[in-house]
Amino acid sequence: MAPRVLISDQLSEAAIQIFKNRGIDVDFRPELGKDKDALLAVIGEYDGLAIRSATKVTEKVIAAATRLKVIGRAGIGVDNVDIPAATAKGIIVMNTPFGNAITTAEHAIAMMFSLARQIPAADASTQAGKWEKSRFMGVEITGKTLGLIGCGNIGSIVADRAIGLKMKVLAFDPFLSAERARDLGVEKVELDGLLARADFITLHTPLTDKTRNIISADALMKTKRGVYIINCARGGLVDEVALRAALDTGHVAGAGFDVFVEEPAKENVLFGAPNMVCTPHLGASTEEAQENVALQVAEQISDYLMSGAVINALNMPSISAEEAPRLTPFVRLAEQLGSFAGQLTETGIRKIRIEYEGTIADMNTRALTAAALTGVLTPVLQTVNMVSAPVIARERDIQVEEVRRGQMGAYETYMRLTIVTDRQERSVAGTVFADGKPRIIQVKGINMEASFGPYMLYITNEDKPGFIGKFGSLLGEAGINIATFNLGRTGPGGDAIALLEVDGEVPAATLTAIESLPLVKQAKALKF
Ligand SMILES: NC(=O)C1=CN([C@@H]2O[C@H](COP(=O)(O)OP(=O)(O)OC[C@H]3O[C@@H](n4cnc5c(N)ncnc54)[C@H](O)[C@@H]3O)[C@@H](O)[C@H]2O)C=CC1
Ligand SMILES: O=C(O)CCC(=O)C(=O)O
Repeated sequence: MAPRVLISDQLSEAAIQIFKNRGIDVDFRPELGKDKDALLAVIGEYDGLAIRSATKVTEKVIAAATRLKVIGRAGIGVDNVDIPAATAKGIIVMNTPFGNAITTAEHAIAMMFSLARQIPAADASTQAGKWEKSRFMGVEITGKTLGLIGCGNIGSIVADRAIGLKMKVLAFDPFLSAERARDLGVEKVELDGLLARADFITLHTPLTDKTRNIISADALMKTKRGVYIINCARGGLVDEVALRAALDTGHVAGAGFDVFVEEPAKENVLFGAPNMVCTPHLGASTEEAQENVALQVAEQISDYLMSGAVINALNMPSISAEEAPRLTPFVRLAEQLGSFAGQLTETGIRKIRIEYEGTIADMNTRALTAAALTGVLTPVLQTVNMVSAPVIARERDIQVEEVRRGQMGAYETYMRLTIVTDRQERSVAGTVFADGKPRIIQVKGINMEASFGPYMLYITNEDKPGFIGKFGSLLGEAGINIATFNLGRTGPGGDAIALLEVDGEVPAATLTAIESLPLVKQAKALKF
């Protein structure tokens, strides 16, 4: 059955064609973004959801989304998606981090000119027939200092344009390296330095606990008299009440806001303030940007649903479309090794060590580790997947260690997974052969070679004569057909392992009977 995708926001229709071309059934129902009950009623029918900012993907929506595998935001901010809830449910959340960045940067620059020359008010006055030439004295931008709060994708484009306009650019961004600041031609400063020196301040950060009200009443007191403030990022970065007061006293000469604490902003304390310019969250609204983000999100969602490629995900390591097919057998190996070890582990896991050797060490080991953790946790938690497994491991205080070694041993690729519990350490290693099928090549340091099958039996015993005959007869009497039989041992008379693929589920009574055989230490039925 073809995967189904719902578009629940006003996305450029170019996206619909992409989904169709990729063999995906798509429903374009932008009205659902504003009707949460209607969305709740249908979300269970879809594998993918494409949104902009109107659709609120709450915990409730996610709980009802029983089939959903991916949420794609045609845009940057994902504050309308409950990412922890999606992650816990194994749903990938993607955005399109670059598609609307230029357009939004241009909106911030447009705001700067609108404020400097009071264009909206001058326009209204002129069209009202007033011709108030002396009322609208402006300021020149050339030579002025622009303070950027946040210098990521959009901030750095604003910096580039502002430098082109002959402005001096300061940037406050704790994550901006000195080298990047130098390359951009901006001066990296602390917040107080920016507040004290900037003629224009523009914000380009996400809204987080650290950035909420970053322009507070206190911060406003530290700014120059006559400063202009622009927010085209997120409502809540500026204390709206404090800004209104500062506009009323004239300390702030003007403010350009595209975003508000409450949206849609039908009323706001800033409305009507002197030299206040407002737009209704139009930062990303150009034909070019909307086409970009719609195409990107449709491609990304389709790639994931059709080939497993993960691009621009916020809660999962990326897997490019090129590497997805190459990675697939190794993802399966990682998951099956994890499942093997997980099914044999009965006590609390303290640590999982995953060693990658040979060519596998150069692959996307973050994705492979996520797959291995999925395998380990699935026997306990059924619904875990590559998205949720790393988070669940962290929540359960399971330490995850990744070791990569480039050199090759006997195998071109070698992956070993070790589970450490309070009682013991158990490891299992595997590889992928040229046929693309994963193989087990070592269990607890004992070499052997076995494929994974849907039903398997794992026996540990003493390596003494008599075990195999009795064991074979017992399975025969129980009507269990052996598909493959693999043996390994530490040495003559030492510890031995038997790993068998059988043609059906092994009943508990048969397992007990196997465990009662002489020389047998442990018998376990495994499922893959
Ligand atoms: N008005 C609109 O329609 C649009 C708004 N946006 C919003 O613009 C904002 C920026 O987007 P991008 O530049 O693409 O994001 P980005 O992630 O590339 O850049 C954000 C920057 O903020 C910095 N930052 C984080 N915490 C900070 C802090 N406490 N103080 C100073 N800097 C901090 C980060 O280091 C990063 O460099 C986002 O909130 C996004 O949602 C994006 C597109 C359209
Ligand atoms: O989709 C939109 O119009 C808003 C874009 C936006 O805010 C974002 O990409 O963060």
